Amino acid sequence: MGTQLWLQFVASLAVLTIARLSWKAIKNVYFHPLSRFPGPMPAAAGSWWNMIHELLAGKGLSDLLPELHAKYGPVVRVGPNELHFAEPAAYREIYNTNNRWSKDPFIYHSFGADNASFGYLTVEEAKPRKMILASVFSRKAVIGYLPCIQEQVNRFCDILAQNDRKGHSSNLLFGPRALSLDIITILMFGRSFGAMESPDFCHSILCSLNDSLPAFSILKFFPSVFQLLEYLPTQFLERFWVSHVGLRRFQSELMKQVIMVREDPTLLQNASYPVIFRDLLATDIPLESLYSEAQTLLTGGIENVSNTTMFALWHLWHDKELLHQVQNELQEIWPDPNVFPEIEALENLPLFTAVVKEALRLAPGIPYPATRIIPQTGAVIQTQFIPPGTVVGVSTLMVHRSTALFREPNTFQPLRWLEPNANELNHHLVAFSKGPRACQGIKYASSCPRLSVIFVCSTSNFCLVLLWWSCKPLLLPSSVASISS
Ligand code: HEM
Repeated sequence: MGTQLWLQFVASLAVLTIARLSWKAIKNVYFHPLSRFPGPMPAAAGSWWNMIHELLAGKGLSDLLPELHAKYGPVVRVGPNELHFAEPAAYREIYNTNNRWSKDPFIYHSFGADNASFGYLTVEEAKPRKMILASVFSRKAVIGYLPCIQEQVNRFCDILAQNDRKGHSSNLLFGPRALSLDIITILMFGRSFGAMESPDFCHSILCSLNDSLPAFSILKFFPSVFQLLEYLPTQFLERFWVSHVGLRRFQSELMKQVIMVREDPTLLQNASYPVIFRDLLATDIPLESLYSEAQTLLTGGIENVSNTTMFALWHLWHDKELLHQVQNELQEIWPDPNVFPEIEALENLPLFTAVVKEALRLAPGIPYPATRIIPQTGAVIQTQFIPPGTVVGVSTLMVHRSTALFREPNTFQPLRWLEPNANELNHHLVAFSKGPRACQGIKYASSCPRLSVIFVCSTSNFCLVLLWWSCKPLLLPSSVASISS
């Protein structure tokens, strides 16, 4: 074929592709069952609108939602086949025990943990795994984990105190992550990964996980890239895409650990605490699925738990009066540091509980809309009929920051949880989601940050600064803090 013929062929192909995409966009905007719902036209036309915002402008859908709802009202078409609802009442209509709606593969298959409790799309698929996890995260099991939590938090406080004595600052972003990693790995595998001993708390798993976060966004939109990258050598990727290398490193370190305990389960036998993987290995779960579950539990156990802990500590250290109030509350039930109070007493401290609830409200861990697919029968949400197959969701942040529910919703006001209408507010605290796919680790995830904050506040009184150039919270040593204040 001559050059001219080639050019003609390529040009025709381009014209055809553009015509096809334009026709698809027109069909999506004007002839789709969701055409009657308001929203930005480019969002209705194709999923690239979302992609451009997330990948190029660095704004995920949850960042855009307040603006979109202010402009288009309580229901917005945020994708060709996706609706987002703003009203807290819609949250209950979507996420409740009667609805057994499937998860949306676009989101849930982008974490690389498809064969795990979190990644299974249907309630039926998830059920057998949920039954195993229900026992390892039962109230009784969590009470068994408390001595481990206490021991690790004491170690964390010792390290903060040591840093303070040496005149070193402490990294409050990675510190709680390292603490959470050490606790969850002891509970999962019977041994600590020693993250708190790493310089500045930056253990390789935490750094890898941190580096890998942007890769998840790209893999969500281009899942086949992930398979292609499997064939490229790490040295090559290291030069071009650090984030993906982080993800690879994280996955390979975790896989090594899973293989180790799978090949030699006796490694789990001498652990001082109940070990989650003992229960998982007692069943015949294939390796790939065991790995996926490990990734789910580890990321839930690190990221979400440490976010809550960090957020609560950050606000307490920022507000000295509040800190004194919680310390007084603690003093009443724990007057003698050598006599440890009943764990129930620690868990029921009203002000501490309010501080953690407020941290969960403002920083709920999973801010994206947990999208579900409307079943074949269709459904009614907020009095509107939603056609079968539509992807629907409500971001937790829209509920938690609703001005109709929370006074000054963007400010940290733990005392709101102690006011007469607190029961009503509790109903709208949905950080762990609701319904059949709600958080499986909820009992552990409610206890661990609360106890961490209590133990840290019982032993330390540090000064906090925010590094303005990186927005990273840092604990200043008291010697420096007294000069700077
Ligand atoms: C403060 C800490 C935590 C928060 C705020 C949190 C929040 C959530 C939310 C909102 C979901 C539902 C997500 C969705 O539908 O897309 C979820 C699911 C889940 N969480 Fe958590 N989580 C926390 C800690 C944990 C911990 C520590 C574990 C276990 C170690 C855990 C295990 C799970 C599992 C297995 C699921 C999947 C449940 C299912 O799909 O059936 N979470 N979590």
